[in-house]
Amino acid sequence: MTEAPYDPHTTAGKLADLRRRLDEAVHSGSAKAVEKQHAKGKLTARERVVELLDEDSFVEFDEFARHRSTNFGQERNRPYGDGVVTGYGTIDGRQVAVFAQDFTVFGGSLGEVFGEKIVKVMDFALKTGCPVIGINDSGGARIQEGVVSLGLYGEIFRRNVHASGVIPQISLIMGPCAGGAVYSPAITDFVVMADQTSHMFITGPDVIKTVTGEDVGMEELGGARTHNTKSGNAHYLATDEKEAIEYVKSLLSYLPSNNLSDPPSYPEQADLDITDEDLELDTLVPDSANQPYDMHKVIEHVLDDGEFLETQPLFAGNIITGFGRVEGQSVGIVGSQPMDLAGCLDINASEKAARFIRTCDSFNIPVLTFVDVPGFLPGTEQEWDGIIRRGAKLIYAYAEATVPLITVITRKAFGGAYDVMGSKHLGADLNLAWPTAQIAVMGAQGAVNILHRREIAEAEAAGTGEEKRAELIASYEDTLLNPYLAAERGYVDAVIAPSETRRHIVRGLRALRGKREVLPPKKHGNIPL
Ligand SMILES: CC(=O)SCCNC(=O)CCNC(=O)[C@H](O)C(C)(C)COP(=O)(O)OP(=O)(O)OC[C@H]1O[C@@H](n2cnc3c(N)ncnc32)[C@H](O)[C@@H]1OP(=O)(O)O
Repeated sequence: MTEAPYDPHTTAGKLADLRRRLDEAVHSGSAKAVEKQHAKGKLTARERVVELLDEDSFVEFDEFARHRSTNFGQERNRPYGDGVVTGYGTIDGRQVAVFAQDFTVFGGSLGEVFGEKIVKVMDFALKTGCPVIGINDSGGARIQEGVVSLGLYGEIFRRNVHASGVIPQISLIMGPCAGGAVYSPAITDFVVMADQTSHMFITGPDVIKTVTGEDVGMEELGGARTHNTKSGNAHYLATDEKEAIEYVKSLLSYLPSNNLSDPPSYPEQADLDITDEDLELDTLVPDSANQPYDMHKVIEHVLDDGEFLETQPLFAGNIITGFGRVEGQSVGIVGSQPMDLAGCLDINASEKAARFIRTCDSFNIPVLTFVDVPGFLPGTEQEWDGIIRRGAKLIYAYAEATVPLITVITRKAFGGAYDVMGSKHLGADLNLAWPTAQIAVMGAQGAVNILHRREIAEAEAAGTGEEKRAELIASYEDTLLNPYLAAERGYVDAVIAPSETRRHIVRGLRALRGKREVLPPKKHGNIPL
């Protein structure tokens, strides 16, 4: 509806002029571009902000900001907002800052003013100590503006780094995110992608074809599934944009607004009596050490209402990471998964868990670790890809963490992997073991082959090899494959029935609530990268 002509020299006229400008700002993308966006199954930037924030809570910054570029006749097209919607609002009543790139305006490409708007909202989030959520849907650096765009990317990266560990930063990838543009999300704490409609890559299919001759499509190269399963760049694969937004809201419910505040809590008193559900854990571990079981079951038995928000569920399945609550308070979970690679640690698992632990430690979230680890994954691939330096990250993450750390060894804890997985020696506060725990340098088979090579060879020559091996294995198992040698030395604080796990964790977390630990002062550590 067009408004009646107004006199801009009157107050009523000025108000009408403001309304006209606001309307223009809200409709800065052409109807055709909006239609194209919807046809792809994508929401517009403003629709996404509305979906993300509490109703009517959005307060916008810089609606009237416009680019100043005159290259290639750009001065003739200066839409309000410059292709990005920025501001603050609330999610579940808690303040957050947000920027949403608008693909319907200049393909969401980042020019000087666009970049300045993001910088402003990031500075605002850092000053006020609230999470910042970036919704990415962009053709990357605005080509017409040249190096100025690149400069602003750099300004954003620097702010991402400075805000890291101070306020939660979450990236939603809702369209293209290419070239250097990927590095802002990469630095943020969590990256959530929507299936089929979001893509991230440093160089696109055409450049790859030209340079290496490789034929690869957008989806295979950098789609949501690829980054959730292969590269580990993303933390969640949502079926669509709305589900991606819901995941971000859930994630935020476990995180504090900043590193000086506590995560939201829902005080409730846990029942410390052993329940029928607790008793189910007593039959979880199979008699055969080679038979797997699902560590999710242990995790769910310990968390309030069995509710577990997993992060990176499709990547490095041999380790499980995610959030839950115990007595209404946020906890981070790290668990070996015997059902995947027998729970071995490899490069991907080490990096996934290390990053997760550091995220929890940054944001005052205690870490519960469940261990059933036969060791590091053997092989040239792992060795040559740097398992030594990359596995070391996990040690680093546990040893530098000052949040409460509770570790439960359910079955195997062999070799270096015993040390790595939240051992007492790295600084865990409470270490518990089930009677099924096997804490030793290695499993029986390997140990017997090394210790008794000659004896076995002689027995084999005499035709009694199998019996001899079985006898030696039994002897090794009885002597070393148990939790009691570790308990004798206080490396585990208690050996408990599995059904007592929840009770011990509840009490442990209560006791550790006031934990204070300060590491030696330094500029910063030098984590092996
Ligand atoms: C630091 C860095 O970011 S380096 C990376 C630089 N960016 C790039 O190399 C990507 C360039 N863009 C593209 O390849 C494509 O636009 C894609 C793949 C992102 C999207 O393709 P499509 O969905 O087909 O959209 P399309 O190409 O029509 O783009 C939509 C509009 O945005 C414009 N646009 C897209 N990217 C940019 C850009 N980087 N700079 C300026 N305008 C851009 C397009 O010219 C188009 O404008 P129009 O509607 O006026 O014709």
